[in-house]
Amino acid sequence: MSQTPVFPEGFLWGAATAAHQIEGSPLADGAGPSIWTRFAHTPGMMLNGDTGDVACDHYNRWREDVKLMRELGLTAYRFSVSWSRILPEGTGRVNPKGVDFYSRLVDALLENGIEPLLTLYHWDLPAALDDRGGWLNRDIADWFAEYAGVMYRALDGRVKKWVTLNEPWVVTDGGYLHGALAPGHRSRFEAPIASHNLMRAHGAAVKAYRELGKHEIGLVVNIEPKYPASDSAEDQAATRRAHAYMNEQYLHPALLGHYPPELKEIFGEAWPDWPAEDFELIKQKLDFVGINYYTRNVTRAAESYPLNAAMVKQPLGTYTETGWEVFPQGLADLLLWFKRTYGDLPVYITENGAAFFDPPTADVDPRTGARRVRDPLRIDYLRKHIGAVYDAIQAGVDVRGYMLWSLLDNLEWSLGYSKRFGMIHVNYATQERTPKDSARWYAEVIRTHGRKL
Ligand SMILES: N=[N+]=NCCCCNC(=O)[C@@H]1[C@H]2[C@H](O)[C@@H](O)[C@H](O)[C@@H](CO)[C@@H]12
Repeated sequence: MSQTPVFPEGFLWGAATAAHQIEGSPLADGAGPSIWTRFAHTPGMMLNGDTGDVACDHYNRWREDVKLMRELGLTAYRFSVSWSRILPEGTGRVNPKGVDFYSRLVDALLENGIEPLLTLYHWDLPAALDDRGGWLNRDIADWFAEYAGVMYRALDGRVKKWVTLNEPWVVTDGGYLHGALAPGHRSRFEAPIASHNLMRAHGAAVKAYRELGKHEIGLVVNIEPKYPASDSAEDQAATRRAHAYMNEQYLHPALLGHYPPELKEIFGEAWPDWPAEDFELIKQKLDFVGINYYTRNVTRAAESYPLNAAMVKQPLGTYTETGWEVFPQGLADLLLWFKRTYGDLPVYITENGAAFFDPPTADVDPRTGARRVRDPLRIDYLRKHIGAVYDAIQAGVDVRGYMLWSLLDNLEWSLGYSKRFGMIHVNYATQERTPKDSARWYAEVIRTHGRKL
């Protein structure tokens, strides 16, 4: 970044969370179980046996959390809705108390000048639908559109920015190929089917929005630039496969109406011949795309499943607690790639952040009793990545906002509470919230609209 940044007028400064990671009370007020309720209570699936039964108790503490957002000066907040709070069986009967929870949250955000960005699906599929095949059942496109319609009717107008899916790549790579995430399947035959049905469901929900909604809807993907470890043909080919598998697998069908050819090469006999009409459903006009960025990959050819590619650790790189290299230039490179490949569609950075070691309890000043959590590595990470966003905007990419992952320390899926991504520290024993130094820093960035990076 070469000068004091001035971000565009109306640029949104926010933070992001997800229902199952912060809410707790997964079965309260008539909610049905999700695949994560089940997965977390399956022995051996979660580090330390952690579950989302309490999490950050946001289901009860949401007023306090909105107050903290206002104190930090956030102008936007990205959250997700738990499908099985709304439709306990996934389809059919609506649970009014579930709708009320999100309606009250949205009203509180609006009263505090915070724009809601609502994600319809952030991995917590109703268990009842998983029993009917879940993402492997083609009917899920209709089930998802039904659920989306309930939420559009309830909240559209108060919510003006909708997201259909969060990170379909993680849903299938983690949940259907490698099995590390719910529902814990390990099948190279199932993964492409789940992927394709996720995108069909995305298309069906966008189509439903065009009939019911009056504002904006998009898709959120996690993408990361792949750099070849050498200029050997093998490493270049491995990099091309890795790029297609993570970065193009979902954006291509959604925006271009076809898959990248590498997927047939990667999955071979496990890659079906999809019906042409599926792509008419999937490729719906979008108002924006959300990009979740965490790290890059230096990629080499290797014996691996199913990519025959491997990541090369960088000897001089800095790594986060999740083992991801800190590489802010990758965000700028990726945004320029997006613009070159898909054109001038508006983009939001819908997640960016890092887990570094934070203590389980905040420091307390013995004289004043004030609590504090020092997190200089996170401030450095955020400063450099927000700077990369500024550079991409200067280079002509239409980035409209930045959502820091995450508002609160929370349940890092099967890693439990071992990784802290929050700018607000959560003492899980007491549920006490303490804004970390990074939250104070981010508040200044927001107050000065990016000048004080
Ligand atoms: N090598 N490497 N690759 C890094 C791959 C990152 C894939 N994971 C994500 O993007 C998830 C996203 C999720 O929305 C959120 O619910 C998670 O809490 C965060 C943090 O994990 C991120």
